[in-house]
Amino acid sequence: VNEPPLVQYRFPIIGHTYYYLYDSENFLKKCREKYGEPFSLYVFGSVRTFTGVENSVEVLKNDSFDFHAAINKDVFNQFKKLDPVYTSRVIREQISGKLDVYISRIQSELLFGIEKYFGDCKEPKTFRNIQHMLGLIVAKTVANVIIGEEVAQFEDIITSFAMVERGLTKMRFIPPILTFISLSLNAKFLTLPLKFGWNPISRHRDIFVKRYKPIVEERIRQRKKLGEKYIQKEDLLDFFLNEPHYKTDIVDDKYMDGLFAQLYAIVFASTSSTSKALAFALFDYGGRPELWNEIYEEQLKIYNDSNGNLSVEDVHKMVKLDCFLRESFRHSSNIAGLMHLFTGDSFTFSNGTTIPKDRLVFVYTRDTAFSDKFYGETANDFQPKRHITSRYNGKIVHTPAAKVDRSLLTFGVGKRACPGRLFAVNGIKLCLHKLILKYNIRTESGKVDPPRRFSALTLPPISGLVFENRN
Ligand code: HEM
Repeated sequence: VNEPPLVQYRFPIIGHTYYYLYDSENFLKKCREKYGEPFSLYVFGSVRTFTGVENSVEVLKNDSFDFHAAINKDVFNQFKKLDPVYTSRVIREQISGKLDVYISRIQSELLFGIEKYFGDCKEPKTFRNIQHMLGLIVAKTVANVIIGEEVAQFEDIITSFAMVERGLTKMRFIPPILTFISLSLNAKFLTLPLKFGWNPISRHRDIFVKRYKPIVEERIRQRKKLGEKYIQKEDLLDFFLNEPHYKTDIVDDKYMDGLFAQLYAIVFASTSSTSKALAFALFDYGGRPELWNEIYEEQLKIYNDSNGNLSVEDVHKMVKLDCFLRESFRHSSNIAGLMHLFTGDSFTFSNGTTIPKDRLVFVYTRDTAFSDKFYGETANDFQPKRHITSRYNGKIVHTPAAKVDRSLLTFGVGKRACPGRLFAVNGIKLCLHKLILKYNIRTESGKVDPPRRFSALTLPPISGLVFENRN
């Protein structure tokens, strides 16, 4: 078969793992230059194929590339078999599709979180590891929408929402070291803790059940008592209680486990991705004084025109902030990610190379995010204005931050692209809006701080960000 070229390596067991782990940015760039795309590497004990700017969309749009084949699925499926297509549809219709219902609650939660964690900042205050704090703020907005206002008040639930992804990610990242020895050992290691009953998320399940069971029971009681007169609450819980396979009279452990898996799979997908993007945006802003005035003035105008309580329409008016955010997404792109397992018999890329069943395919995302094909000679520069497509009658037309297309893979592309992206972008813009109105925000270093790298992943800096009240 005409496989994608396997990049040569010198050390049989280690293969490319070392370079991939410690210098993936330069390493993948060199591979791409020398071999074109797609190319394959021998990493962590197996051959992995990497797609670049030309071929990535072929992977992302094809159903035979399974994105759920990762560990997360095993962890949640222990509690209930989840249907990803159903979950996506619920998010698209019930969360992203109902922003107007949720927007004022999201704003209250954001203001509460900003007051609690950032506070007054009359004197300039420096925050380190801001992503953790943002995680708690984001978790509260997500909790409000998903599990309802009553339970979003409990601090232990919010901490659990903010932390659940971390537990699982840690579990995923220890094993690569073991794969130096063998791939099958790695696979065993991943499922071993589950077999022995140690599950990094059972702790979260316990908190969830303790806090949530009484609320679920109460809602079911009210539904029965009031019948037709019951007024549907606006959150995912009440939506699920109406769905045929969640309708119930008995709230036992099994039922709560099912609800836990369904809701926490969404929490897992939403909180840390959103807080990471928010953290990146704050660093991108704080390190670039030349952007401050324009963005601030846009926020001030929208605030003054709306008296502070914004509608979805108002968020759409934040065009400068939106262009800035899209540019921040682009710059914070992972070097490679979006791991997919190819589950078909064989797949032939448009350039004629073919991969077999069970091949792990990674999208070399940076190749798209910084390609001159889409971004020309200025691809490496931070230029929010590049997303403006035209202006007429004083109106700016631009490519929105939540738009998915071949030029930016932050949310994937095609019908499996992130169903929560409108919710995420809306929430991030609202939070930035409120922070920028209230504080002067700058990096402590006075420069653009570089991101942290973990293998091919890109993480926000943990250096200081200084907040100072504008008044
Ligand atoms: C800035 C924040 C976010 C980023 C960068 C992000 C990114 C992504 C990406 C790259 C994918 C995979 C697409 C693929 O492999 O083809 C995805 C899928 C998904 N995202 Fe997001 N996401 C974010 C926020 C959210 C939020 C807020 C929710 C829920 C409210 C959510 C729910 C999901 C779900 C359920 C999937 C799986 C879709 C499927 O199975 O077809 N995401 N997201």
